[in-house]
Amino acid sequence: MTPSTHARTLAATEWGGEPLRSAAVEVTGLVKRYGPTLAVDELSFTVPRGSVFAVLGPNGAGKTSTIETCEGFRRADGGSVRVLGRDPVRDATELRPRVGVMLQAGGGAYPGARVGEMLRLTASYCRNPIDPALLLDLLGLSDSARKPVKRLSGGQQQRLSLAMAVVGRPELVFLDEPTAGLDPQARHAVWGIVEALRSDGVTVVLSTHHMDEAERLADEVLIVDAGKKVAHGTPAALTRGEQPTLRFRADATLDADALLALTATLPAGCVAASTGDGGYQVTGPPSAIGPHLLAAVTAWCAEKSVMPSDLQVGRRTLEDVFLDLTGRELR
Ligand SMILES: Nc1ncnc2c1ncn2[C@@H]1O[C@H](COP(=O)(O)OP(=O)(O)OP(=O)(O)O)[C@@H](O)[C@H]1O
Repeated sequence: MTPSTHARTLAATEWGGEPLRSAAVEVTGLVKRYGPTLAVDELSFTVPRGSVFAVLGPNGAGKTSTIETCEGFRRADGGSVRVLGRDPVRDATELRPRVGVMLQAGGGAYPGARVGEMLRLTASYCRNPIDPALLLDLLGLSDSARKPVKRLSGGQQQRLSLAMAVVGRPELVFLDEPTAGLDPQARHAVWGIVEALRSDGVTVVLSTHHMDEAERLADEVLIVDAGKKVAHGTPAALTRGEQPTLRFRADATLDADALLALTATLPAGCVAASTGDGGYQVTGPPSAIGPHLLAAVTAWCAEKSVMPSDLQVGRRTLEDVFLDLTGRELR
């Protein structure tokens, strides 16, 4: 099934929800500590209702701590969190049927239960659940419906966990790395579910390490690093960049001298540099990034017997923005 078919199929199930009022999630000056570790450092953001909101950040940036505080599983050490206008810890009972939670690496299902039973059981606690058989079908789990949960692969358990998070038609869903470790087919199925949720007015807060996923799904992206906000905006605004760029890869390493020599052949104001990941980029005034620049780069490569590949002119990707803001070194 394609994502748009997912959207139509789930929308046809009349997800519903009460009239939209306050933001879905309001986090103000959130602080979360574990002993001496400051995991979240005065983080503030607002998630509009009906939007898909992606939280990005390097390992240990504080994404899970933030999301689990919003889910009511952890208490804030400072600041405030409001979820659907309520306190996620104090008002947990009221929020439970309104908020779906998919934990990191799946989880939440009884290992001995069968897949279909588990989802039907979860659905039985909900007032107006989605048909469990439909969800199993959308997530490619129909053939595993009679299998015990513990016999599922990691990716299948994750998909079951997503099904359990959404079966009750929540108004808001938290998905912590929903596609980590999934194969491409399963990733697309999950994206289809997220798109279906959005088209039905459900708010989705997800964390991910896949920049393409955030760029494709999210209405807004929050980038955190060391517990602090480093960027927030729509993917389009974050990637707009002030300077257009020409990027390419090469079948030979271009050292500093080679890049200087290349720069000398380029239109005025253009500079060639390494991007640090085996690729190269040429930046310059917008008027210079055009056919003459492309011709100059390929002519220089031809003269030096260097084969350029992946040559593209355009805006930065979300991955470029992420690496620029959070650094390229491993932590
Ligand atoms: N239960 C805990 N006890 C002690 N320290 C913790 C605990 N949970 C998280 N931390 C620490 O808090 C910081 C933030 O962790 P968190 O799991 O929120 O980051 P994350 O952005 O979700 O990381 P990842 O992308 O690796 O999942 C890290 O330094 C981590 O080691």
